[in-house]
Amino acid sequence: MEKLQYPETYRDETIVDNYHGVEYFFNDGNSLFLETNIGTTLIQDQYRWLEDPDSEKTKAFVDAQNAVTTPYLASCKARQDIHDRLKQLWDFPKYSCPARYGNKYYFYKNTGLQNQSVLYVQDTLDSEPRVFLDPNTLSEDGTIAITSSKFSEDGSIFAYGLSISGSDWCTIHFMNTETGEKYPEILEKVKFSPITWTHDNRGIFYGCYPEQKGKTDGSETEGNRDQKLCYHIVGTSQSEDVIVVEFPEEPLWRIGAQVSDCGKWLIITPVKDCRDNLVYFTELKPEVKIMEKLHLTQVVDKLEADYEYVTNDDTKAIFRTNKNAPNYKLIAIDLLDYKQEKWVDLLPEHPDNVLDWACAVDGDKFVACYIEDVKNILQLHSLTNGEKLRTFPLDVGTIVNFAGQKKYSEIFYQFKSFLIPGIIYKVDLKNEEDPQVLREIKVKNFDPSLYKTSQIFYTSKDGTKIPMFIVMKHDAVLDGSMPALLYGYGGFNVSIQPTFSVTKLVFVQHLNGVLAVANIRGGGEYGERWHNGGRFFNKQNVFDDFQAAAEYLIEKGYTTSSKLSILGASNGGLLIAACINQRPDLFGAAIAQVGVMDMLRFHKFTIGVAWVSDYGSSDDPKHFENLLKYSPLHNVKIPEKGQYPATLLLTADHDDRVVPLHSLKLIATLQHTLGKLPQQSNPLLIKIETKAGHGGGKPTMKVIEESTDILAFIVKSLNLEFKL
Ligand SMILES: O=C(NCC(=O)N1CCC[C@H]1C(=O)O)OCc1ccccc1
Repeated sequence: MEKLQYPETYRDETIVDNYHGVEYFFNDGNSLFLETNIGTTLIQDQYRWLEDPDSEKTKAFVDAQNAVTTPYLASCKARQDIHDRLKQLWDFPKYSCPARYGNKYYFYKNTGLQNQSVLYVQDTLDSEPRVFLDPNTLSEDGTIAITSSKFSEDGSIFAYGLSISGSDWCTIHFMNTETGEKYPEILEKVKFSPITWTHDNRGIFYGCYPEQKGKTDGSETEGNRDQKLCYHIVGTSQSEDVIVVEFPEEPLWRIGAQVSDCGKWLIITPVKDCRDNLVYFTELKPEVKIMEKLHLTQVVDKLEADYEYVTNDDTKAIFRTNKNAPNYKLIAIDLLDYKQEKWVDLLPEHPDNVLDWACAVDGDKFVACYIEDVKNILQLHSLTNGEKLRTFPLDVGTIVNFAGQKKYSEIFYQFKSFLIPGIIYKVDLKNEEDPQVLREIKVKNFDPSLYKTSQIFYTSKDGTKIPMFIVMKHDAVLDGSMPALLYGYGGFNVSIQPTFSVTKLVFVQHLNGVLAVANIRGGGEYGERWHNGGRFFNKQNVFDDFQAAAEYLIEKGYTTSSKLSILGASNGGLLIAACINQRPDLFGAAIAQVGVMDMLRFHKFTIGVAWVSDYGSSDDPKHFENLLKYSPLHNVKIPEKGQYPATLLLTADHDDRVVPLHSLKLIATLQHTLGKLPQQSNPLLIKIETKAGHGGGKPTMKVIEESTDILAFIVKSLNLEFKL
């Protein structure tokens, strides 16, 4: 294979940061950086100039990198077959659960290859659905997506957020559900925002940011400060909106808000980073127009746990919390007597299973969804005393979607797993009927019965047992000859549960591959303990767990290093990049999507500051030392023997969740450090997409293109045979 020529990239050797070092100035004007007790404090950042997305140099760098990567990916002989097969397998109808608003049912449907799913409405579950809102009509290329929405209490008005090119920014629009007529106003500067209606159906509470200098289209890197909670009356202009809650002394807070199920209270839940929030509330008197700041009563005044509003029974508010309950539980707080000693457990913490979510239904009940060894359990409980009333039978897999409300007795839930594309169940709680299959999603020309899913527990470096799902053909032979794709995430209390992934199934079917999903620490699979086990100074456990998963697959004959590809996105991209630095010998290929790669500077861009609750901040000396140990950008080094795996970084120009500079700086460093080494024959590449973001709302055509790139990269780099 010819050796790739990487673009020549400018290195600015003058950028040197002093972290926590002490700088002494002598009388001759010279200065001396003294090493402090935590070792080297001077860190160079030769690619700092890549942090400016708008400079001509950065744009030229992006074009030069794409000019190398695109031909490489196109040179994969199987590329067209991969693309056509992905498209063919993707082309199956996808549905959400139906949900009832007003006296109608609404559900999302994608016929298969539509760029965005379409919102349909029907008068009854059996009547002919009509298109209610089709986001595909909003842009030629499907890059405008509905990213949030809420119907008014009586279902008469639909409020929805639209985001462009995958940015976290959105604009809120209003539509009359009877006539389909749009209201004139558009709410701007909205990001990380709730949408919650007053029960008079007149308006919504939402979060917006003040004007800021420069662009706010998702291609900027500036952070956002001073979010306000505002109240908007439908049919008026945004300039008339009232700021009802703000915390000027906490510019980084994002203000969660929810009108209670009864409409009488507004629950405010400010959060600073990615865990632990406070709780305030205020009474909403229907006769009182909302004209000024709301008077808040504070119920929780310490940032030490998560509190998520579930429902309320008159003044008794129910929250899902991990306060003194790492596996989460439901508590009841009397809003008129809310001192902590008066809080009572409604659903006590389960010793093993994690309470993932709860939803009030049918007046005096709630549905609770647990995670037990990474699969979901769905139960019905009494809202008055928490007693379990019934368990809904489920296969091994995931509840990906639920629809139910306190005022209705019908509930819907959608089940998926690695080999089941979707089954939507309906239960009317009024009677003891068994769940009925409302819709069973079928995939054309794919036979799930040829494959099997298993869950194993392997031992990590420190002896911890880690669960891992494995999917492969029934007749697979464990002689090390199969290519494997190992996926992981490992952070932010996120649980990676079984889902139906066309890309991963094409890998299994057409490359005779093994799919492995490791539930490594840092996630929420076993509650706060698991999250904390992969956070702050325990972050290395995440990488150890993932490397141990690779070693398990090799040891048991599922694959060999040269046939092992690893894949991760965002925090999972950090995982991939850290692991190839630590064990370049262990993997054949590595794909890191929208990764967090500069652990010393992530908190300086967009919402990055919110991630310190998992990572810590380099502004703190102890965390600086810890971050420097695994930061991908700062740990690229020439392997003693061998080379780095074939590496593909993916990012996009409107990713304002994890800004592209992370991946740009890393690829420049990889190519500089390793690209010219004779032994480094594996490619070190990046692809930067345009009109795309972190992933949410990405149009189907772009998703298929990206999946084609990933599989083509693996096939080409590992020289695999793609068998149709
Ligand atoms: O930053 C995060 N979440 C963490 C996150 O997105 N992370 C954390 C690390 C990188 C990236 C990822 O893994 O996707 O969420 C911000 C947010 C979104 C919507 C509403 C409120 C707040």
